[in-house]
Amino acid sequence: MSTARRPFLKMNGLGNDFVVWDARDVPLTLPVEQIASLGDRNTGIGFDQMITVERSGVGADAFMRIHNRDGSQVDACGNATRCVGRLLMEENGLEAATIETRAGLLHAFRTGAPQTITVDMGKPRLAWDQIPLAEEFHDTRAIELQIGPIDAPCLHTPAAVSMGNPHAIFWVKDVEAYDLGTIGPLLEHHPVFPEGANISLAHVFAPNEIRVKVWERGAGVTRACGTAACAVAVAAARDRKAGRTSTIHLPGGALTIEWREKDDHVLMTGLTEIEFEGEVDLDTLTWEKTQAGDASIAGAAE
Ligand SMILES: N[C@@H](CCC[C@H](N)C(=O)O)C(=O)O
Repeated sequence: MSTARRPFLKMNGLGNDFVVWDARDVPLTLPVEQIASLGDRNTGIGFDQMITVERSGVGADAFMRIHNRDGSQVDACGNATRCVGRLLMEENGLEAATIETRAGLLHAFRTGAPQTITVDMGKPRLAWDQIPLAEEFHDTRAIELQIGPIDAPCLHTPAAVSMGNPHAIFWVKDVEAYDLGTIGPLLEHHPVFPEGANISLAHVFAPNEIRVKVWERGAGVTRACGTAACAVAVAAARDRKAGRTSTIHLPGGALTIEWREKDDHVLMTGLTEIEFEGEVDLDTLTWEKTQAGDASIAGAAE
């Protein structure tokens, strides 16, 4: 086997998918172009985020580094935290794991089925202190002017919630009425978001049941986004559109989000999946599957 060959795991949380590298013993740093190339669904493995599991400097079970598909490094990824939490629990034989991220220390635990993982995402921030133009953010005209005419009702006055990364939430009548592929990039790069933003469209369709579609910063439309689900649930509870616990329905499935009253922490619970194991040749960026994942386990049990 070439020394350039590197094993990886392909995982997802509700279809929000990741390549996960174990870099605890052998470090791994890839240039932005290589990440983007591996992330490309036509020519590479295809993923929304690339996750590098490294040794923690603060005594956590591991440090989790997150890159979006476009190669940008970011601070938080809820679904990947649930996936890495599951891996660490399986490795340690414990029902809990602590994960260091650039957004802080996060605790993952299991309360039920082995593939269902909860992460304590900590406290949300209800305005982004990292956005200097926060006042302007509430100027509805700023958003309308930049996105120009679109074939849908106008979007304005987003809620701003940080879960360690920036989220803008637009409450709409029906999330299906919008073409996120068109308006997502315009909103992600709107001048009021100097660091870019993850863009969610949301509507409450039954008590504590919220439908959400997400355009992720650096990744585009994804089947689910954990931090977006948390941000939407917090915005809904704050504006009395829902209670402190709600179910967020994303194209890839549902997440239960509790914004816990006693400490304001946000708890996110949902499924994880190991899709397959594979190997990449880092010289050529060619790759192959080496082992099946959860689906084969489920199949064997049937
Ligand atoms: N999919 C993630 C969020 C990943 C990072 C995001 N695109 C950003 O740039 O902040 C999740 O599950 O939270």
